[in-house]
Amino acid sequence: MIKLEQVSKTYGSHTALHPFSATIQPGTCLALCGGNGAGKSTLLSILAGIVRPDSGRVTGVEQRHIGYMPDSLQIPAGVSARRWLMYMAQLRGTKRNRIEEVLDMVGLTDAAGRELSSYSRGMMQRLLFAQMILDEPDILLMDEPGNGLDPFWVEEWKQWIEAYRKRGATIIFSSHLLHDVLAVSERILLMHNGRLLKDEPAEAWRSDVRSPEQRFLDLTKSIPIPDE
Ligand SMILES: Nc1ncnc2c1ncn2[C@@H]1O[C@H](COP(=O)(O)OP(=O)(O)OP(=O)(O)O)[C@@H](O)[C@H]1O
Repeated sequence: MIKLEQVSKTYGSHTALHPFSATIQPGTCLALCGGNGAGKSTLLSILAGIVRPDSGRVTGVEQRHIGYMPDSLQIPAGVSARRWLMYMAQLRGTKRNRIEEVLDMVGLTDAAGRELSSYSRGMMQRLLFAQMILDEPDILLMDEPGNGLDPFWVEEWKQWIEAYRKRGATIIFSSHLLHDVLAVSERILLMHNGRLLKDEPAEAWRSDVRSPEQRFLDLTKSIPIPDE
């Protein structure tokens, strides 16, 4: 079980995350939704252990096997996808044949020798997914994984998520693509200005007569931006 207890993060004078608490049962597929700057990436990077919270405690992620997919990646010039995954595999002690497996899964085998600087946004997203699953993680943390994916790869992504769910992985991802969120998640945390606004089963969104976009707007529009 992953537990966030009163976790907060401030950058300079701006509070990205106000004291935030949530409990996530193993095997859950949970989506983080919210407008730009709501604190979703901050929360994911705290869960991934990349950003240290100013206060509070995160438990349930220390010993577990975590895969993290950031929303972007700075890669040194001249590096190909295959070379990049080889570095990653070396760092983690992953077997080399796994690299070809994940490249095939994300449809990048033919483009694996190309420099990553020539990759489109969607290709880069697929590479980031491949990097995340190199070691078959139990906890998948994804920051806007659907960004830049064309409809074919969005459908593939949903199937990958379904496969990891069946294996019992815990999946936490942020997304603005509400229809995709409703298709795969069972719980939705709606964030707003660094705070948790709603924590609901995805079913509450699916069964609403309003479109998910309208529901999102209705829930977030009446909340004033607090002074800091
Ligand atoms: N490294 C940083 N330095 C300064 N401010 C930051 C940093 N990272 C995030 N912030 C600020 O913290 C707030 C929350 O940002 P965060 O990236 O977590 O939001 P988000 O919900 O992921 O937004 P988006 O949907 O736009 O990606 C924003 O106001 C952002 O400007």
